[in-house]
Amino acid sequence: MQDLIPFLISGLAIGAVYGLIGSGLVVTYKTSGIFNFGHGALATVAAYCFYWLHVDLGLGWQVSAAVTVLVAGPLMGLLMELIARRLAPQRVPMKIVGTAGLILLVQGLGTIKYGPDAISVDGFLPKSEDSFAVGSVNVQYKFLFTAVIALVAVAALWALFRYTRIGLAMRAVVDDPDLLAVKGVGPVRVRRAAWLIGSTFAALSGVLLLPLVGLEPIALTFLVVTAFGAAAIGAFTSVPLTFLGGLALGVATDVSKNYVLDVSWLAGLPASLPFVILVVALLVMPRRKLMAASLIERRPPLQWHAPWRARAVAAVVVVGALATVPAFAGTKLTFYIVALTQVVMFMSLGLLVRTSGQVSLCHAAFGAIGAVAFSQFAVDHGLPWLVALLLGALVVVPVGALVALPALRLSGVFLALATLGFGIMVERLFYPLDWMFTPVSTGRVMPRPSFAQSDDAYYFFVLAIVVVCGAAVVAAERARIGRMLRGMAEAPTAVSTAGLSISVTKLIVFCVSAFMAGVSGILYGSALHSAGTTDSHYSSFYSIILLVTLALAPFANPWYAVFIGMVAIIPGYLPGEDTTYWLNAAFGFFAVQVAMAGGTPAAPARLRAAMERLGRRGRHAPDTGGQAPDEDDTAPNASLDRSAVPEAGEGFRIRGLTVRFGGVTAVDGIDLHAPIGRITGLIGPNGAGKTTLFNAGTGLLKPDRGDVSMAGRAITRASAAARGRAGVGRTFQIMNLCDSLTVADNVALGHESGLAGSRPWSQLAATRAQRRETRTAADDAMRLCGIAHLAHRQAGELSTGERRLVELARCLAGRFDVLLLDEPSSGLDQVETARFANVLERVVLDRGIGVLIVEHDMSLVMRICSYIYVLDFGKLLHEGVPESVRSSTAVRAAYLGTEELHTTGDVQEAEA
Ligand SMILES: Nc1ncnc2c1ncn2[C@@H]1O[C@H](COP(=O)(O)OP(=O)(O)OP(=O)(O)O)[C@@H](O)[C@H]1O
Repeated sequence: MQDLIPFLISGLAIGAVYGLIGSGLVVTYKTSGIFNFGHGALATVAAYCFYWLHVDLGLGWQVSAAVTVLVAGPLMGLLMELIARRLAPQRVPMKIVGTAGLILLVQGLGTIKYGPDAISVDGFLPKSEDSFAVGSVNVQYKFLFTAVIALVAVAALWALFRYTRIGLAMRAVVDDPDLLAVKGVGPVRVRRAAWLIGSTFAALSGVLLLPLVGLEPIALTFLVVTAFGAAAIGAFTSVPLTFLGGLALGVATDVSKNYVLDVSWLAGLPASLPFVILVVALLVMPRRKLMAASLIERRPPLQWHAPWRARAVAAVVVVGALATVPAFAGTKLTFYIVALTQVVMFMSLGLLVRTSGQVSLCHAAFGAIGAVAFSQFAVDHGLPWLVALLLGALVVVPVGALVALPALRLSGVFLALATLGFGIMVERLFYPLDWMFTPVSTGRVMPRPSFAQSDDAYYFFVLAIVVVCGAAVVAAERARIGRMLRGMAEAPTAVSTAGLSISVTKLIVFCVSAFMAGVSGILYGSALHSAGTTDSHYSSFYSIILLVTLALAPFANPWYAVFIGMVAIIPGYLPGEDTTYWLNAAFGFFAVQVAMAGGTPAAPARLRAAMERLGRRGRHAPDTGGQAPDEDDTAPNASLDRSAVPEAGEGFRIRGLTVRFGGVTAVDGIDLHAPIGRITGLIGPNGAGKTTLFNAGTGLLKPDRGDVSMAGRAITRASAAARGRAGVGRTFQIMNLCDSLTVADNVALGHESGLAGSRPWSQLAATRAQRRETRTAADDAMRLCGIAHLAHRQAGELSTGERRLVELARCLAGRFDVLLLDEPSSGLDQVETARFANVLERVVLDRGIGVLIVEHDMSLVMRICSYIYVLDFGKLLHEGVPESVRSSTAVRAAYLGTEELHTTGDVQEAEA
């Protein structure tokens, strides 16, 4: 025990700094909704600032520290508040890129000014030998000093929270971000105060950590990243728990050093422990803690796709141009080879991030594992080169599957944190081991294939692999898996309620992406003949560079990968030590700009026009798939007698359903039946519990009590996807469409998601019969809804009314027996509403399905529903045929007081 005390003391000191950093992170995250991945960059700026004042200008350390913490820290806070304000409405990946870009910017500029080597800085904190004795234990003053300063800062935060108005407001917002919207709190002031505090704490931590690691931007940044684990222990919410978490991390890290001293294979454990804890905390944390702050996100800019013909021509031109490179590149050819290997890496990451909406900050680790496995197969076991390439990349597949596990329950910021933690953990725990990158000085031998030993031959070989990967990525995009990935990225709830098991889709894309990253890591290593820890392409920092630069790449799949990968040739033409750092700084700067703007600018209009012309040449005008609908089909279905529609089947039923949100009982013991062959209405004032009932019925929410069945089969425990496959389809109050897909593809998703289901092979590709079946179902549904003429338009271009009809068509295209429609007529004009009513009545009769509809348009409900349930405050207020609802005094009282329940206008007025 006596041996442990020095580790305990140093651990408490560094832990207090982690707690300080974590507290700043939590305060800014909860008030602004932005998790600052660049927090370490702020600490690094402070460290540079301190160094400049103290060493370059020769000011005393006290003055330098005071200016850094009290002037530079708050200034950074003001700047961060401005950046955060513009990042706030952007999508989560943009928020991640916007803050991670700061890391590249600071690393680039700092290294240009002070060089890449760590500059050791001591002399301002008490020296190691300055200590005092407590009993038989010597305590170094520098640890005491560090811990006391961090403690004082956090105590000041506590006092601010407790005794000042702004502090009280901030505390309230940290507990519940929605309170920012409450009048009188002053959201801008609260956010600004939070950023001032967070950045000042970051500046203080930069000054305190400087003597520990020296002036080295990457080391400093990653030391600060350690504190992300502290924030995870505090569930990204609690400042006191975060501080305690920081202390625990510091102690665990330092104390574990004592235990692993003699165990060589555990040498990396202390440094990786905080990241193990970060990943584990994210895996075990209750889901509700992982809900992002409720901010409205801007829709991404619509991606333009050049016509296929134009894309094919462009592919031939680009590949042709790349094939001429060995003729002129000379000694620069290695840069081109490296660039091509990175094209594969960007395709791999793009598949995950741009196509599937996932995030990865551990792709460099995939590359490293692939390279090491390949070297072992090719060199240690003497396998043929191509076999070793294949096996090496296959080794990365289970690692990708492992990373997919967090992705099953995490998304956005938390998935980014988990993958970052995973990458750093692998780097620190495994890279130093014997079977990884040894010998450390030279790294692993990475041979080239016997048929491509020369640079020229190897270049062509890598180019061939790029072409194969590009073709595979484009083919995947056109196949079922491509639509499923887009669906998962842009309309995850819709495709999962339509029958797609998203967990399987995530697993597939992580495995494929990991395989490609492994191939890239191998090709890169073989290009340079070795792979080692000294190569930055296998480091966690490179994973950040990859994600940030990917966001900057214009163009669609796979051109963005070619564009951004080829940037690797720049250092070949702009030689000089600093070129890479200038590039990093520029990438970081532009990443922040692009993220604040919400994405890369659209392709120039002239280029688009030229490509469209090229695409059309020699072809007839595209088939629009039909004419705009006739207004005639808006007249009521005269031939239909609603009361005569037979009840043909059990359909959808819920019994005793109860859903609570904390103290609010949103649905209270409801029984409801939506049989086949009937349109059943579910109405009630705002907040009555209708959407909650739908969510619980379709498996998006776990009810506290009650049963759900479909066609007599219990589905209470079934997943949302399984319920979809059991025949329950639904639409959403807040529309859930894939904006980047065409209307036809969106509608086809309703059918295809169920066919894709939960089997990996079914998700990858469709049989010919299934393709035909899907096309017929989608065409029928589009025709029914009067949107066939929109089939080739991108969903993101449509009006709200048209989008509603696409949602309905998607639901109609599915193999569902009962459709749950949540406010389907909102956004439709009168003509569209009339057509919509006819469509519903017709499909119920023709197809023998059932409909359960939530609607606020009472005239529509009264016209098409045969039976109506009325909810109020989660309870069933009334059920019966429309006439009984109309004459019910209880219903009238709930809706309108004593007014009569007749028209839309009345109801909406009453609810306003
Ligand atoms: N995720 C949630 N967390 C906490 N409370 C919730 C949540 N979702 C819904 N509620 C609450 O449950 C109650 C029912 O909400 P719900 O959205 O189901 O009503 P609704 O009848 O669909 O209303 P609307 O017609 O406005 O869509 C409301 O009091 C709402 O505030």
